[in-house]
Amino acid sequence: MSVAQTPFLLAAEGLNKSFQGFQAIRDLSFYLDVGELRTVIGPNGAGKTTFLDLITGRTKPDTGTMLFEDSHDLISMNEYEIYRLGIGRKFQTPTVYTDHTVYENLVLSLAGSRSVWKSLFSKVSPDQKDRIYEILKTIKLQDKADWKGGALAHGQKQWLEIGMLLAQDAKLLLVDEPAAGMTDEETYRTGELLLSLAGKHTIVVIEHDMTFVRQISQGRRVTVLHQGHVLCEGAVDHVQNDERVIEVYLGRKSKH
Ligand SMILES: Nc1ncnc2c1ncn2[C@@H]1O[C@H](COP(=O)(O)OP(=O)(O)OP(=O)(O)O)[C@@H](O)[C@H]1O
Repeated sequence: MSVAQTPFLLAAEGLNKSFQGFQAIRDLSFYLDVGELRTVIGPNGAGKTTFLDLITGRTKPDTGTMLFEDSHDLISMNEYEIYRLGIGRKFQTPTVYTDHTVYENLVLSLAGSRSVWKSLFSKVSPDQKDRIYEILKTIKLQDKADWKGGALAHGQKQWLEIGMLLAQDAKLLLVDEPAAGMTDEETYRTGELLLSLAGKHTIVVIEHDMTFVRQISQGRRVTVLHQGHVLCEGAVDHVQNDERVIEVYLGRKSKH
């Protein structure tokens, strides 16, 4: 199949990546539709983080193709070019600006606002302000706009970071283990947030917590990675009942 004719937001085909002879990604193909909320699961060392590194240009594959919006060849682009294309990533550990307020964190993330550092407020247009308040509502931090990032609870920092991806205008949000270290209530609220974004945004979530995966997948596709390869893909019930998945992953990691 030619990826050039596909309607996917992201089409990766035949990716391979070795580190010092160890094959972390093995003939990996992955197709993502616009507006999808896709969860990627897999045991430790399955290649999930490496796969995100390949998408964002942090790591280059040895072989394979990767097209964004049918026309942008991600493999020939550097990390910053890929970021400017609209691919945003949230790492597992929150990386908000702790000395800046929640509002300022969002201002600093606005698309094209790299020069805002010196004049944080003067360059914020009324439209941008409206947008920030819209995002604050979405991430349910409207009453924390004046709080310093560092004063937020762990879960709130994660939501702020998701808000920062929205402020960047990311077309594709890559979210690495958003529920890690969260209370059950925070985890549930994170699921609600991601579900509220689905359809309007395209999101890839890497996650281990199967209760959370069930909450956000709700009939959506889940991809199981194993040894750098897609082992199985489908609805959460389908993958959880797949013998190979039970053997390599859920049998060891299931929280049920
Ligand atoms: N820069 C690197 N050099 C050498 N080996 C690496 C490098 N990056 C990843 N690997 C190896 O590739 C494999 C896949 O790692 P990766 O972090 O992508 O897995 P993962 O599915 O994200 O695991 P986890 O769930 O534990 O985060 C691992 O065996 C890891 O040790």
